Amino acid sequence: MSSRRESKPKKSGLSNSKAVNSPSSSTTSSSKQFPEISIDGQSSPASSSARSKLQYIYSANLHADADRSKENVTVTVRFRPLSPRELRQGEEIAWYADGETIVRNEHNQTTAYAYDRVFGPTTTTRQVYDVAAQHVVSGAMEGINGTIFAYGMTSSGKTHTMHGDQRSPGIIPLAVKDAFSIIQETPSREFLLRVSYLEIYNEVVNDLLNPAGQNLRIREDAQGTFVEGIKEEVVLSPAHALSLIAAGEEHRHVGSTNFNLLSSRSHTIFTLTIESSLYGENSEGEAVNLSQLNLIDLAGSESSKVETTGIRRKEGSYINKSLLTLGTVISKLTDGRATHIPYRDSKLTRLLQSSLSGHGRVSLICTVTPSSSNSEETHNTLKFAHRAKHIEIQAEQNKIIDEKSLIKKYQNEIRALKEELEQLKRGILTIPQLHDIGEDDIILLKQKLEDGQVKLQSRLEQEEEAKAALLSRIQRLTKLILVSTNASQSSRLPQRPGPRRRHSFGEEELAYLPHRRRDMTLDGENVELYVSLKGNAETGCDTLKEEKKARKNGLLNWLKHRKRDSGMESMMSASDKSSGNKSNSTPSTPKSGSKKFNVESRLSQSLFTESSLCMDLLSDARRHREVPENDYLGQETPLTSLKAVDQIDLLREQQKILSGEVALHSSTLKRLSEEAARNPQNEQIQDKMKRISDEIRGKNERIALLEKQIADSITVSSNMEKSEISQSTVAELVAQLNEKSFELEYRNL
Ligand SMILES: Nc1ncnc2c1ncn2[C@@H]1O[C@H](COP(=O)(O)OP(=O)(O)OP(=O)(O)O)[C@@H](O)[C@H]1O
Repeated sequence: MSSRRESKPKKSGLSNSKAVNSPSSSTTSSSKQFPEISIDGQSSPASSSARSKLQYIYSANLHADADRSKENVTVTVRFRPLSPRELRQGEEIAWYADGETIVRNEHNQTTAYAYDRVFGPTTTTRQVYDVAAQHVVSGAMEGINGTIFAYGMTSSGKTHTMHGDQRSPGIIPLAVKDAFSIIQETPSREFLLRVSYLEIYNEVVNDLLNPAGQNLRIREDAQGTFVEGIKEEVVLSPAHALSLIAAGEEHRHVGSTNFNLLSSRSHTIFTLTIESSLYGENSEGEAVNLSQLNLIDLAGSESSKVETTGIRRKEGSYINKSLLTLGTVISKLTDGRATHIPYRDSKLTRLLQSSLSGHGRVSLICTVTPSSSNSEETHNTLKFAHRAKHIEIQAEQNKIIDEKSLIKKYQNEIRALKEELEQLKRGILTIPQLHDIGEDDIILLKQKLEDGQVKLQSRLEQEEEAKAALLSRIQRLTKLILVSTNASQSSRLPQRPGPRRRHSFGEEELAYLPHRRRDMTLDGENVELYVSLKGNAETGCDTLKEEKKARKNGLLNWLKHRKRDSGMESMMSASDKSSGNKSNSTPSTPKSGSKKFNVESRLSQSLFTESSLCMDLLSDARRHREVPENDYLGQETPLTSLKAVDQIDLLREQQKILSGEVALHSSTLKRLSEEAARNPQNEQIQDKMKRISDEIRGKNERIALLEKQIADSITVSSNMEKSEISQSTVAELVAQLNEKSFELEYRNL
């Protein structure tokens, strides 16, 4: 990975590379040996005046210590084979690849041009990609803007090179695949990728991802030129990005010409915007790398000699005009004396201004046909390519130190939402400070208790809905940020080992994959490219619903329901597990992917939490006497309304919970005694039974104590307001006795 991420000085790197098969071996003139004679146009590189016009995109946010290295535009030439039609017409070879870097004219051997690399007609697009595109893509993944474009006359092979087909995927699908592979190979960073796709047709900018986005305006701000209102889509996988391209292609203007059945009638720009930041806890405050990778398939220049009429002629003249402007801009950029660069003369050059003016890496792939009938057009392309070679660029990393980037925005939002969620959870479990209740306040408190209970119920429901909404927002945002599956996944959403949606390359995608990486992606775990948490969201919602239902119906009712539905066996296991799970109270955190388990473990947590809560409330109630009214029905937490509780009700609540626990233990005891009968020698069972019997005894003692306290409280109350309270107390006692008799019945099952 490290070698991939180093910036490559193009000239030396390319000319020394032997990775690509010598294209000359496949040209018709390969047998001829020519001396390395004067190469036309080997003039000095562009002067600095070209660079004085630099307009840096994101300049306002540039980090002072950005990496800088002076480079030239990478210029390569790709020959396509003679087409069946050209062969039928008996066309001859006019230009050929002489070795790896020279294009020579068959009829005039002194006319030759040198480039970074020349590809013969049998070179595959993947080989072209490795030399002409890979360094631009890897640079873009490191924060260096990149632009790759194919230039050439109509039918010379631009679309074949940039898009390709199923058998021979083009630079665009290869670059997309590579970008995701780089994410996979970079566990130390997290990425956010988005794409846009536009065409310039007859000097009108259309959004190919949004059919409604027609005739869009090009605007300019301190950060450079941009298309107003263009749709950007966050992409999560190569398949996702490729499907967007395919959908966009449907809207591209294509038409049949004399030369090409499927001729591109518009220039297209596919832009991949890449943001990345350090992955992990320490990423806060860290600069974000932000870059754009522009992959451009230009429409082909057409010879003025070609007879066209109507719509094709109109298209052709727009295409030629914009390509002419592109040529002029490139000439001026390489001419040290030029003071004005006419970027504004065409939409194409306006949009390419940032790239051409020297910011970021640029690779120009010129496609040519060797045929003699197009010799002049090929010569024009070769001259254009040669001029472009002298444009100087600065490859520098864009670092954003402010919070403007989308990835930072998402990260901050995720962080804030998680904090909010934590507060919410704490709020639900927080025990409000309850002061001891004076006897005078009991009637008032009773009223408030009733109001409070109603409020509490609706607050709980609201809070649970809010929690579910927060969780799903966190999950949605988290899903958009891509991390390598090599990175530790545990910190993304802690304690969420539930089901994950994984992306695997399908056969169709593998067809596009650079074979260099195929082994890696086919191999086991590496097949996954990103992690999604959708499955958890669903599980979380289900369990939240269960929990909500449980709260609504009351724990005891829920116990009854559970007993009917699943028997005591599962309760027992929940009870057993609860002891080790007390601190893990996140309501929608699946522990093992089993919904049953989640509900059960939460039940026992709830029992624990609520039982300790009541104990604390009681002891607090005894410590304090003053109860300010505002404390009872405050708004901060859902349980604030519980402050309006009266002592008798609290004691009863506590009693019910303890009874529920006793019921659970009794059932366990019953099961264990059956087991003990089958295994009389098993001491472990005996120990367990003893421990549970002790617990039941302890709890029964506490229940008896509570009964006494209730009776005492009732006596005190009745002394105070005998006439008013006695009736209701009797009714409550009857209700309490009913509950108790059910619990005893339950316990004895
Ligand atoms: N290197 C190549 N090897 C094999 N076939 C090729 C190659 N390049 C181009 N072709 C074939 O030549 C034909 C024309 O290519 P393509 O459509 O890519 O040209 P183009 O430059 O995009 O044309 P236009 O500007 O009119 O859109 C296609 O049938 C394509 O498959």
